[in-house]
Amino acid sequence: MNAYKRRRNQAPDWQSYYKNGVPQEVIVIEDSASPRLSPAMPTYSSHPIQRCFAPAAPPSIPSPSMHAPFMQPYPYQNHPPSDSQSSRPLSNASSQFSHPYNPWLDYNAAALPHPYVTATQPIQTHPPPPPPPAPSSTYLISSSNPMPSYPHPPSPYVQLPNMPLRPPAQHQVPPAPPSVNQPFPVSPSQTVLPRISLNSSNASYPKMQLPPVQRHNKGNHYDSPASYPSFFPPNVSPHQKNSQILPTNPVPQKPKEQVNYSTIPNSASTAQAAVPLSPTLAVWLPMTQTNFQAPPTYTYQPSSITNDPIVVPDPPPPAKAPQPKKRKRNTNSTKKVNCVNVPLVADKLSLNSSVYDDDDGHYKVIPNTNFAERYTVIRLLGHGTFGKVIQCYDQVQGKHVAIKVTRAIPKYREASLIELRVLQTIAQNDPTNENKCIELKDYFDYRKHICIVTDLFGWSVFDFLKNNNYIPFSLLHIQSLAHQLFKSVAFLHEIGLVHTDLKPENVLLVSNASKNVRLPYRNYSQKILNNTEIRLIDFGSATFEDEYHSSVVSTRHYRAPEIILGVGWSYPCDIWSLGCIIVELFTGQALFQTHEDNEHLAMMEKVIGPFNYDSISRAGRSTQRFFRTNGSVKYPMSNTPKKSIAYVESLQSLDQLFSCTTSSGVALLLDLLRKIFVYDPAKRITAKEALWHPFFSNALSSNF
Ligand SMILES: Nc1ncnc2c1ncn2[C@@H]1O[C@H](COP(=O)(O)OP(=O)(O)OP(=O)(O)O)[C@@H](O)[C@H]1O
Repeated sequence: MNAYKRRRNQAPDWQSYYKNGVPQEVIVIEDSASPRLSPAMPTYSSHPIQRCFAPAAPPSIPSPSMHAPFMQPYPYQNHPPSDSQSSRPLSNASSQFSHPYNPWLDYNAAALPHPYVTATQPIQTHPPPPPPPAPSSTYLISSSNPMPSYPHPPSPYVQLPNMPLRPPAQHQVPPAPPSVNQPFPVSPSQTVLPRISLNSSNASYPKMQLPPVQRHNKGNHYDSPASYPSFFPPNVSPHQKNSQILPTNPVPQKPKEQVNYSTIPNSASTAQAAVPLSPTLAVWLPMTQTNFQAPPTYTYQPSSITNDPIVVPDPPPPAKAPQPKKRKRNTNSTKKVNCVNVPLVADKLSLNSSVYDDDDGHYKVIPNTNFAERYTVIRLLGHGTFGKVIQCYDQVQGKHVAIKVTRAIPKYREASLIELRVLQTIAQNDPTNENKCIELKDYFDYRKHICIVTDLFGWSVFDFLKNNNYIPFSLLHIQSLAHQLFKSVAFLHEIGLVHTDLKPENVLLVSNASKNVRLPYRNYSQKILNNTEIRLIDFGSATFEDEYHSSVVSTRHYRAPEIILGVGWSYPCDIWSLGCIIVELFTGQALFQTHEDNEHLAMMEKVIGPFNYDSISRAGRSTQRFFRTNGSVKYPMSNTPKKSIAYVESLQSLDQLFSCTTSSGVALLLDLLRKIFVYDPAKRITAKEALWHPFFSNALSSNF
């Protein structure tokens, strides 16, 4: 990890650091290192981030309302939108890009592999390994346990000896629908307003049927996914109730058609006829298609996007359509490791700790020294709150590895035991590592440092961005990265784990091999990743849903509103963090660059839309200190620096951020983000649902 603070500067002045000067806030959690400083960047006045890099959408295509969809009750619980509601004509997409330079345009696209193709490049080149000496006799490989066993005195952590690391097991997140190379089906209407799709007969979205919201009776955490902390308690306002009057029975539907987008006119006249298909989807579709007749009783009420009630008379009798699985976690089959037995590796030299530790309890990394009688230190890979990550050469296996060497301080030792427990739980539930979380290879206690050995990977996604002058990833690569992230997180949630510290620094590229592409009209070149395969790391703050929850988690920029408001958090906080990461991949810059609660909430209000104050005020008194009586965030306050006010003012809404291109892929990504950035965690899209979002089944050309 670099030793610099991270540059998170959205202002046009690329030389300046945080808009508020040096951060004053002390982040409470221990596993949330504040963003690192990056070295001064070259002046980059025409950086594409947050600029329009493609012609704006034709003015005749109405832009969906930003705020209304966010504040609409999230309809998935009763009627997931069918995929038919999430389309947009593709026909003119490529012709829109006559702009001289478009960062989404991959000028060397032909040579790029498909993101789902696995690595063909060798994983990172390393310095030549030192000659492997004879394996130490202190390492006895047990036949019953893949881990080496060490002759050592009983560890204080011994509670469950011989915990197998990788028994067979079975939490695999189902893949996204197999329509990656096909346009998703649409069921449009020609002459009538599109109906609200309530069916699920052909939908690729899972239909969510959540049990009633119930709070856990202990602490501030929640005992099931259906009982996430909600800003919308059961006694919702009549207005909200009305807006949820929706039939639960599926509606019979004509078979969907694969629409040939090239035949869909995209003229101003058709665009004017476009209407929103769903108050939450906010994806617009010209109504030119034939062969679809909407049941008259399900006529869409355009007023619904302005929070007016949707009245749906007499639902038809239930059709026997296949129903997607209910949102239910199979916690019974989750193999949860309770205790960890950490073998002790004796220090033969018995040196004083001041020789090998610094004053903070960090291990001093000295290249070419012996480590734990088996490894040779190569170099420092990164360091964080917990300790240092060192690249070492494993003399037994003859390969390079990464070793996380925790600080020799009791609280960090304890924290690393939690991380070990989580890593073992992951290994037990995903023995073949389908879900791309980092794999535990070995662990031991050496010189009072708990050491965690894993495979060696490439840069983090953040490091790649930084080394690429914060040039955003192509949409094709964002699709691949986001899909892998949702898959990993869906798996974690499935086995009852909340990561709580998702950020680009904790997403490692398996290989950061890339090619340099010099862009026309620009005097710089950019790196294009050869392979987008990633691994999720840093489970030091991961929390089992049914265990103790710290009150504050997550690194500030990726922190969900429910954590800031103190109303309790659960799985959905990971989804919020993923949303922030995805926007960062798209723009190259962190979305919420802040270090203060009210400022953070004000930024959310500006970027995402207003909070629903009625609901928030009922969520608890503690939240009211953040809001004025009119429901807006208490910001600015008398002591707010002018720089901060100007910065928040200058922020673009999510719509504006994504309005720079008419690409259908970007429209779908925006739609996904709208479902992620839902303030009410109970109504936020889940990782599993996200995998079914049309953004992931939309075939993207590598040019976008
Ligand atoms: N397996 C690995 N291969 C290559 N680099 C790694 C590996 N594991 C960790 N790193 C590097 O070390 C950095 C720190 O790792 P990690 O996040 O696990 O430590 P941490 O002490 O928990 O950090 P933080 O306090 O920032 O959360 C990573 O951002 C990454 O750059």
